Amino acid sequence: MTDQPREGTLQSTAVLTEQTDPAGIEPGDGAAAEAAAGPRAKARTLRRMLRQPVTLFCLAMLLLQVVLALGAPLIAPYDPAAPNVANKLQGPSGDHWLGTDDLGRDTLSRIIYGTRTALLASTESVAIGLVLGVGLGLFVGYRGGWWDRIGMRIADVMQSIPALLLALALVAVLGSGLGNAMLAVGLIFAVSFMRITRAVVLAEREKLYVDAARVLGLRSSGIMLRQVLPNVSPPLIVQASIALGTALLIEATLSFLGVGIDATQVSWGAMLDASRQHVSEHPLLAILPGAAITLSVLAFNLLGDGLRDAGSPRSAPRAGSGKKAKLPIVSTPVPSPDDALLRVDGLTVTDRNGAQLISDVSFHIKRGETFGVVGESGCGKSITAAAILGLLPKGVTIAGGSIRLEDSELAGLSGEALRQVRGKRIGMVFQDPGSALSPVHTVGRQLTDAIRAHSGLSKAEAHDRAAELLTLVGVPNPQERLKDYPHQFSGGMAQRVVIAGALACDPELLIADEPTTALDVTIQAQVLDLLASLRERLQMSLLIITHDLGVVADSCDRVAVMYAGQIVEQRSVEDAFAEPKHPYTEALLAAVPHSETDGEPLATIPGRVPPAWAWPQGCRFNPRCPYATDDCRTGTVPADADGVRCLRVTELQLAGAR
Ligand SMILES: Nc1ncnc2c1ncn2[C@@H]1O[C@H](COP(=O)(O)OP(=O)(O)OP(=O)(O)O)[C@@H](O)[C@H]1O
Repeated sequence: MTDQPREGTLQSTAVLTEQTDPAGIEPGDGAAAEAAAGPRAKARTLRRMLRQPVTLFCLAMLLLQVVLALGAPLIAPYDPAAPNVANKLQGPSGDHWLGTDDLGRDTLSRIIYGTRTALLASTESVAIGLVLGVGLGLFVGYRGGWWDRIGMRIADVMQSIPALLLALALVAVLGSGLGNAMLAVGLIFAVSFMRITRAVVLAEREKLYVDAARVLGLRSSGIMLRQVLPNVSPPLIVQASIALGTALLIEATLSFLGVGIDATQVSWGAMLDASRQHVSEHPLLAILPGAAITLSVLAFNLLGDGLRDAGSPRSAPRAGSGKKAKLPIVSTPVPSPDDALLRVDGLTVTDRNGAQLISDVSFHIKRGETFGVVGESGCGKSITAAAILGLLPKGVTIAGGSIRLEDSELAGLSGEALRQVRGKRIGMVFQDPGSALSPVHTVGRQLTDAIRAHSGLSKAEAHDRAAELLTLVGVPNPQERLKDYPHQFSGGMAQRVVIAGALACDPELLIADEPTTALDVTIQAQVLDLLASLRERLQMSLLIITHDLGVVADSCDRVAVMYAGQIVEQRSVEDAFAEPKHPYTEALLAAVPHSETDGEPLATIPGRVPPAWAWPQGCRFNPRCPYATDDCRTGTVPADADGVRCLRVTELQLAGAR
């Protein structure tokens, strides 16, 4: 494979034309209405903030402090450290608006310079906390496993130490000075930033757009920094604001105790300390720095609260499942022609308890062929696709069999070798376009990232290619739409963008897992037509995973029917649908609604697919099969030449599609 498109690949204009409004929203498609992420969410947060007078007031106060801190030498009327004993302990006057202290220094100037120390110290510690905490949180959250467990135990220990105590200890060891003290505070902050980052990463890494980025061949570090990190910023901004207030208070406390600043610096805490002896005659000396500290801490905290209220919560992680019980693998030689692009042989995948999620799965896909895998939920379709892509969930592993893409063995491939296959030779289209695209980046950025991950194209070239891809998948105004965020696309248009992303590096095989399930019925047909048209133009092979026999009938050449982790029938769509050989295929066909069945109750298959740890003995379909005999309940059922796993295959006359 080369990095360049195959000849004749991308010269097309729109493959399909749809009636769209200027925003690309198809009639009847409600998906665009939601997806409140990206700039729309930011705008909403901003609007809510503008409606919170307290938050705005705090923001204004903090901005004023920043101006005072930065402009202190220009704004302060006197040198804050220059003593003038002749003027000591004076009340407010025209010369000294807020009076002078016991050494005759101007109180106003000292308050202004104190702002500088306070902001500098708190920014330093929060910056240390953010850099360390976010880095560690991203790492342990994304890597998980032992890294996560060890990281969290250390975090527990660190969090049990009060920040002030650690600061005092560090000052005792490293010597006094605000830098050392704030380093200690930064270390404690790092723990809470790490926890927040980790929690968001744990939720985000389960999302489809992260899988999609991996399928597109992006490196883990790139995925963490570009895809996951932006999702962490909203809670971090809130936490950082509150931490700034805490740090300011700690700086003031340390300076009050005399272990923070040195003699040349001015701090509100030190001003408070110095005022103690004169507080009864000159209360202003204590009130002014005290008020500055109180108001600043309050402003930071209330700003944090306001930001939290204005922002919206993000989604929760997906739950996992699965338990034990080992079943025997029945190895079946599967005839696969030499021209097969993909050959899966005897593939068995187990979970961490040894339960077989799929057993002895064998099939092949020829070049230019569309192959369907169909079955109810929980039959193992997605695990099969994930095994091919090297994207099995944590704890789930390939226990046997092989997956060959032409001459390359994919089973057991990892790291760079796997990255070279994913997104380069195999593309993936996920079920829900809304979650397969990162909400925080424009479509153009996501497509160019995918293109550049495998090609030596420059940014500008990748941008042009992204526009070509959008044209190819029938997205109108591609140059304009590249600037849009995913939520600005309707469901159908977003799925076209996902397909464009999957085509970014001109794959030989495109895997589409329930590509139309999340879409309106009218849009479903358009997306299927698009896939068929792309297959022909780009001479790709297509693997379509679906629970919908209609999708198989419309788009596939051959089909594998999966039940309880096994393929139970594997034939041309025409044959399998006209004369099914496995009772499960017959039952699935009977459950498809038809015009002739209008008014009749819809046929259903009694019972449900058992969980992987409880696949039945014998034929796995036997508890739900109307034709099952005692023989079907024991032993193992091998697959015949048509891949049919039924002991009664020769005697049964099953009904085909109506
Ligand atoms: N992460 C996991 N850990 C353990 N078991 C899992 C995991 N994911 C899926 N399984 C189990 O593997 C079996 C096959 O699931 P799979 O998701 O492949 O089915 P499916 O046919 O694709 O269903 P759906 O259409 O709902 O996605 C099921 O028993 C399921 O519970």
